[in-house]
Amino acid sequence: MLQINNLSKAFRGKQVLRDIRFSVAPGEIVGLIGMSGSGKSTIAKCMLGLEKPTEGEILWNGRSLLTWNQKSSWRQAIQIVFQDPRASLNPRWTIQRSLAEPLINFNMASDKRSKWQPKELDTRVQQLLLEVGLDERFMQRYPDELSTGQCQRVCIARALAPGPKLIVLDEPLSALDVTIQAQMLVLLKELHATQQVSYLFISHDIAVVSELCERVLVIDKGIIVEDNTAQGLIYDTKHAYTRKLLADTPSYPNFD
Ligand SMILES: Nc1ncnc2c1ncn2[C@@H]1O[C@H](COP(=O)(O)OP(=O)(O)OP(=O)(O)O)[C@@H](O)[C@H]1O
Repeated sequence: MLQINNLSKAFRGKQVLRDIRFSVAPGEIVGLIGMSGSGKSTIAKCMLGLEKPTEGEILWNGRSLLTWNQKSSWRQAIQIVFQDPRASLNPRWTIQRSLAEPLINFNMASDKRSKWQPKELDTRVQQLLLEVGLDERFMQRYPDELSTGQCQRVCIARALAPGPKLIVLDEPLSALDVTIQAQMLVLLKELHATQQVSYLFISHDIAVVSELCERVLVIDKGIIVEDNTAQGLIYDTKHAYTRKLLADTPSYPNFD
């Protein structure tokens, strides 16, 4: 589904990604882990067309994302959830409007030839809220009336709205306290089971990544140094940098 080949990126001569290669298969949950500044977000930005790679290609079902029209179907197929949910929501928009916008933009109406009927749109927004554990009372609220965890649930609902095949989750739990992180992990697992969506889960937290991901890529200074299963990452560590990440992980909570 997603295939990244030989991806490199330099900012003003400073090389931040070197020869990145990996793929994400349909339904797969792939973790991308590394310390701050290792290049994780730059990979995500290249995938979403927010940064232009210096070299390499990003293929979606065999077609290059770099030459594809911005409005074409990959914009719908790949969605992103950022670290700071409040900064990702328009503070002047109700939650209803934030969730209705992608439904309208990507023309997700059941009858694609006609526009959304207001009632049908509200029903779909309610469904999206329910899918992330919120109810219809949130529709008329503004982001500053919600907790950070609730805002992140709204951001996840917004990412789900266009019916994506892959969601890039860029440090989505970092702004949340540990109890809320555990609830969000449960939600992400449930959504993965019900929505037939793949995740690229970006984090610096090896505990969270190993809890959610089947496969984990470890990135150090712009180079992928390890591609392992979540179990293998902990019990059969292949690279010294991964061992350092593990050593730096404080005794983490058990999310079961
Ligand atoms: N627009 C930019 N211009 C110049 N340098 C940049 C730019 N964006 C990122 N960088 C640099 O690229 C490197 C990788 O940054 P990136 O944000 O991808 O790392 P990261 O692993 O996501 O870090 P974090 O976990 O702190 O978000 C860093 O050294 C950063 O300073």
